[in-house]
Amino acid sequence: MSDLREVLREIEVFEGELPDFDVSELPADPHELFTEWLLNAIRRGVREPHAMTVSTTGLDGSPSARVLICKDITADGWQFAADRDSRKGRELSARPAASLTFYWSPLARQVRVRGTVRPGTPDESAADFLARSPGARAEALLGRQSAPLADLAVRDADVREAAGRIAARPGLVAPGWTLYTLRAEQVEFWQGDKERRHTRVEYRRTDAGWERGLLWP
Ligand SMILES: Cc1cc2nc3c(=O)[nH]c(=O)nc-3n(C[C@H](O)[C@H](O)[C@H](O)COP(=O)(O)O)c2cc1C
Repeated sequence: MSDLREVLREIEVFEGELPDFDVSELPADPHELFTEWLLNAIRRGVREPHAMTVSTTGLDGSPSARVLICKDITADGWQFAADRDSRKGRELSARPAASLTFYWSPLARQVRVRGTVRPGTPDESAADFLARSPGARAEALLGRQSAPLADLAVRDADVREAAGRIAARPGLVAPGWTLYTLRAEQVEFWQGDKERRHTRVEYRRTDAGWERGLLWP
């Protein structure tokens, strides 16, 4: 155990060239700054830059988190898609609020977003489903996400069967597939610094628009 502690202590954090975070030039709207940071992460070759930890409240009131892909950022908010009968889907039905955490390691950047979540209309969700690859559609068509699975062979057989159904009917949509949109109430941008002069900026939604300010790191 103590060896592991040493190994972890030796790991360098915030290595390499880190971007500037000029707080004198902040846009009024955090969606704009987020999009700029995301595009920057894509340009810098960050793997899965659109992967984010989505934290919900468990049905027992305890935290519940997992990584999902961010589908889009619109003026309405951050979008992700999942099965409404999965654990997160059931949690969001009971309590439609979530927090998103992005971390782009080579840039030492973290973004945290908190807000309320609404499910998309059946048309919006179907459009998202149909834009997925056939393999991803076959997997989602099973609609049993987060249910216990007795054997991996059952998964493979069921995915094959679902792929067959999709090949026969390309317009098939998984009934539980849901495109969710998180409407942000709070967005925090964190820029790490080698000298520990980290910079945090928090945007808060108010009736009059977005307010923002620095936070102590
Ligand atoms: C990089 C990455 C991307 C993922 N993207 C999604 C996604 O977009 N939708 C989804 O339902 N699950 C996605 N998953 C799987 C989830 O992390 C999770 O295991 C699954 O959704 C079940 O979560 P739940 O039991 O809390 O509902 C992804 C996992 C990883 C590691």
